[in-house]
Amino acid sequence: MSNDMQLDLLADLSVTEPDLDAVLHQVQQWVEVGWLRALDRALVQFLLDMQPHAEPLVLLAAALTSHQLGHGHVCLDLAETLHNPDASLSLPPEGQQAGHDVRLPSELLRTVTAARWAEVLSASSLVARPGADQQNRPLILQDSRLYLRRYWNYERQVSSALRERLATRMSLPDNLPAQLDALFAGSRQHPDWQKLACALAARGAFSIITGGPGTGKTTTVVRLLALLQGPAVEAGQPLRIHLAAPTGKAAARLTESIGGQIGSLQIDPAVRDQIPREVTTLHRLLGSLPDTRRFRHHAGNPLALDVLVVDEASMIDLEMMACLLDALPPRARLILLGDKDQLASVEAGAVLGDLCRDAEAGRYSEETRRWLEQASGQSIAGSGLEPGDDRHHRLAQQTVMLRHSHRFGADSGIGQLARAVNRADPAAARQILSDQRYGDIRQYSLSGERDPAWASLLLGSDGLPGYASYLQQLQEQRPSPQQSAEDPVWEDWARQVLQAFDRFQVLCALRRGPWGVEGLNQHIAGLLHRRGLLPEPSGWYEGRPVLVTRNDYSLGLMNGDIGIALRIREPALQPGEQERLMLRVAFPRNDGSRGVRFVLPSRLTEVETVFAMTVHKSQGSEFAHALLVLPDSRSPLLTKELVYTAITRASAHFSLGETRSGIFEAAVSQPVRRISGLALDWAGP
Ligand SMILES: Nc1ncnc2c1ncn2[C@@H]1O[C@H](COP(=O)(O)OP(=O)(O)OP(=O)(O)O)[C@@H](O)[C@H]1O
Repeated sequence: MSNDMQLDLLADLSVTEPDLDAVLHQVQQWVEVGWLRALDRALVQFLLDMQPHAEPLVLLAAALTSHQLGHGHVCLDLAETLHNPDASLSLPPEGQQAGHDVRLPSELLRTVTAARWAEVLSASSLVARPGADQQNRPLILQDSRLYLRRYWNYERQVSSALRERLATRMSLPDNLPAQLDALFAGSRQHPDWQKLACALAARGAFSIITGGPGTGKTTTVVRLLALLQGPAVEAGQPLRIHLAAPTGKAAARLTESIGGQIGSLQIDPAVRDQIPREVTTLHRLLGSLPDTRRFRHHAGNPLALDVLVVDEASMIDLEMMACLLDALPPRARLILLGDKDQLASVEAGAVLGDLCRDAEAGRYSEETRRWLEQASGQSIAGSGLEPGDDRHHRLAQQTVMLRHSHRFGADSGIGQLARAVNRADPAAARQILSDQRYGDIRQYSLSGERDPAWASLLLGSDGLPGYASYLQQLQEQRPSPQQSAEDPVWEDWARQVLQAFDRFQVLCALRRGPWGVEGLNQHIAGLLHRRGLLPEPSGWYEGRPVLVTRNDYSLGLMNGDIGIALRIREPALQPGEQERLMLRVAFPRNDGSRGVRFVLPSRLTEVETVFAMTVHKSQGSEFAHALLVLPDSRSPLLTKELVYTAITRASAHFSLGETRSGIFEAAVSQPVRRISGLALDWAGP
């Protein structure tokens, strides 16, 4: 093409909107280069089938709305998208560069204004306006936000269910102040936020208890359950209490911590016996139906319970929240526990973050403040809260943020670092990392994969656990091959190896590139193989740790479960046959029984090696030593929430591995953005 022709074309592009051919071609090309999903293109085709004369800008908006869902955004915000199209749409995607032959969204949208886009969408028969009787239209435009109808419905359902629950007052024990005093006797915090949280959660059908790691969310909820169960047991009608978490791993962790907390509670044993210790996943609780998005429990077949506690609520996505609220009986209490500052779920929506907008400031109305002070016998004046009112801060009246970490005090580097990152203060975070006084945090500058410091960090050094220890455990504790398959030594061995593996985890931000999951997994397996710790560096080999990436109900495995391949003795299938050593993948049962199940590797189709794991996948887990490796280039995925979540996965040691200077600072300065209408529904004036 001559220069003149190119100039003509550019001039043309600057004044005209993309036509149908341009949009369809673009969507097709973006799918081919992996920028959009086939699913996004299928939506365009579906809309074209419904309306063959659909406006190109409507089809483009629909494809981008669907694309945004894949990035956790519930809707497409037209104005925000046009303000900075490539960044808002995260295109080109992670690990890809803009190529000469692939057009960027900013080029395609150059001539489009938000007003014009909204005008075209409003005029389309594919787009409904909220409140209008246009049930058959697949897209909804609310203000500047375009939704697929299903997600708009989820937002409406969540908001209206919460409004109803917030208006419901539950009956309280007669002598609430005395009971709270007894349950929180010996408290040294003033005010004691745990006591206040317990009081608020007792009075309503919905409440949120948020707080960072070790702030006592579990401790508080166990006391709350004792408070609620006491009078019910006395009346001979114990409450049906259920505990749940979004993933199997999170459920297993809560099972463990709640067991200890209940055991140490000084209450009537008859009441203690009626507090459950078992935690289920939300999918199990609601009853997943195979091959559908629906659940066995819904408004027509509600859950049979009086109290539901959901831990790690930051991992609940919008669709799950809508389904959960739908399945709850109206007069059941729902208590969400979680850390609002953590990364949200991978799926669309950042429900806990959206609902906790006022948690930091408090925003209690005069009435709530008086009620809290009277119930708890404590003054909350002077605790730095901002005033609020019931009309504009409805949700805040049932939300408490726990502010004191009992696990990470002033002398804890992990606690200090997490707080500095949360404040988006990179200079303070760097200072803490460099401060030799903190023995629980370290920073490493990694020059490349061949850096000896990198290898010793991965294997374990300076008293910090690495991957060598679980492999040594695997070799040294291996039962004799003569031990019968029925002997519990095989299960004991597998449990020890799994527990040893759990002590260390490499976390990373990205999937692609040498410092993403894929590159790191290959590199670490290669290193362990070269050191004689693994028999093979790829395929199925003994010692391979794997992460389940999709729920598999037939195998009883949940997304996020971690197993390790081990050669164990298998029972003979037929009489007279010899028992043999076979490679099986050992998974913890995650039901509090400390049992192990063994699965044939060939049955595991949705697993990946997990020497390295994305921070997203690590939510709900905790490791004695967590090592966060940052990549050598900036990415929109590197946010302060991601760094905060990684730091708070560490229970004893946190290490930061940097491959280029400045990336950590850039990440800590960048907050996550999730577009949704839920936050606006609950935002103050
Ligand atoms: N009021 C308190 N006084 C003393 N110790 C406390 C108090 N509350 C909690 N703890 C202790 O602090 C630790 C963390 O408490 P808990 O497990 O309840 O926190 P959490 O917020 O649920 O933690 P996470 O979600 O990070 O696991 C526990 O060892 C617990 O016994």
